[in-house]
Amino acid sequence: MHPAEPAIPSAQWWGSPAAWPDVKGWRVHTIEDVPTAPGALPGVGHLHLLAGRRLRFLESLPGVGPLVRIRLGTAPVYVVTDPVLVHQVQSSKGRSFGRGKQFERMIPLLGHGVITSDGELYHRQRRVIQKAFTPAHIERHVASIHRRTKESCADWKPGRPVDVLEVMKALSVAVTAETLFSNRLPEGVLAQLHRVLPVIERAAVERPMLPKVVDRLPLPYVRRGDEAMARMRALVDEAVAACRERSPEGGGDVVAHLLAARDPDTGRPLADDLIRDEVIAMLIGGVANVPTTLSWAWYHLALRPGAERRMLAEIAGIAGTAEPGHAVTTSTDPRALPYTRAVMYEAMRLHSVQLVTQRTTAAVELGGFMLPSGTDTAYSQHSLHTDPRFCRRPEAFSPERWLPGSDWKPPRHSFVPFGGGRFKCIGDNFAVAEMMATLVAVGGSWRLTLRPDTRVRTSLREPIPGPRGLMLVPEPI
Ligand code: HEM
Repeated sequence: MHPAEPAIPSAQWWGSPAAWPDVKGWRVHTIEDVPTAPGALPGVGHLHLLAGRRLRFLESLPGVGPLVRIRLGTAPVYVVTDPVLVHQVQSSKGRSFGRGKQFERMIPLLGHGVITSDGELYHRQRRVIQKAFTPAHIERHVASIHRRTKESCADWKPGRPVDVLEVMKALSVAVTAETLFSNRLPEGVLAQLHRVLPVIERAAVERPMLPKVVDRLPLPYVRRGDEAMARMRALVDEAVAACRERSPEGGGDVVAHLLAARDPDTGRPLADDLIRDEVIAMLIGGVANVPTTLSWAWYHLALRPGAERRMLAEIAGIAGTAEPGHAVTTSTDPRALPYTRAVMYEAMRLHSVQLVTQRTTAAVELGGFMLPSGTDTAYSQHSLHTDPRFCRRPEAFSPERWLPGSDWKPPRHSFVPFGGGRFKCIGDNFAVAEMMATLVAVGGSWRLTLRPDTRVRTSLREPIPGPRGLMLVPEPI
């Protein structure tokens, strides 16, 4: 599936627990009975596989069992590979799971925003931020995403290659900043955010896999992450102060809601530190996954001219009416542009978040195994979405599988690009509208082709592995 990575043999196929007889009345196995993934080394565990062949390794885990022990150094993590069990973790058994290792390890870096917090604080934060993601708010932003995308492609020169991931990242920073601050951002802040965000994103993906002691080592990699984070805090403080001064009520953006929020017990406004952490959480969440997904979409389209033609023809069908209002209806209406939407879903299926962790907060039975309180668990959207049990030729980019009339439907709970349950991505609907608006805006004027000598590598620095070295050549339509 990832040509650069050699295959990892899987151990054994256990069958889906959904097909097992009811485990009640059976001996429930203890956590010691959970099979360990092959390839662990003493003291290192599976870290060498996670470092070098991460995607292959994650793809091999369903072959070991519905619940698989991996080791990060000596620390065990139990990876849930069956979609029915993943759904139980998120829903019926969700009360017995809290945030896990990954999020806890992000706290020193990102603070206590909605990405890392849990419990009562988390619910309050989520309620406040959710107010900025209503359909009406999303619609308002779509027109501006469409306009911004058109502007950022305006200086493309036919035949001159562009680094698509970089363009998509710059766009996403601008779009996310607008959802947070409307147009109250001080001069220059946007460009600086664009510079520091990739460094922080990389640290947020890689540090949780490494032992805590790494954070205190005098390594250039650690120093760069810490410096970028310090810079980010200063930038966000400056931006929030500017919002307070200019118009605290904003335009119903996230910062306006945070400034207006009151502690239900004390009636006091939120502490400045918490507002800053919240804004950082939203920035990280907002820019992490949209650019990689869109860049992969353009890459696959360039490799499959038939799919590209079909999508561009669909977009051309609405391009005559280029007024912003039209961009809104086509990007937020789930019935509009079915092929373009299928391209987006297929890019999300093939390129998804690598791993999301949880930790049990009480003893809980999962898949016939009893997990004690405090057990670290995880699941991989990437491995669910590319599992050959649920998807024929999972490695193929085939938007057609998402079209009405296709004989394929993802089995229940097996397609969860935004996660699920109480920690589900808060920006899911926004992300879909943003990606649709961007595809429509670029595809209305340009086709992007791949030079034959282009070598694209899958980089693991982003939560959704990104395409490194992807230079595409724009040709006007
Ligand atoms: C392709 C686009 C995106 C994908 C695939 C994606 C995926 C995810 C996933 C898998 C999670 C973790 C869910 C869990 O812990 O179970 C998450 C959380 C989150 N995402 Fe997204 N996301 C996307 C876009 C966005 C956007 C555009 C925003 C903001 C504007 C955003 C903000 C967040 C936040 C704040 C969280 C933490 C939510 C919480 O724990 O309550 N995401 N996202």
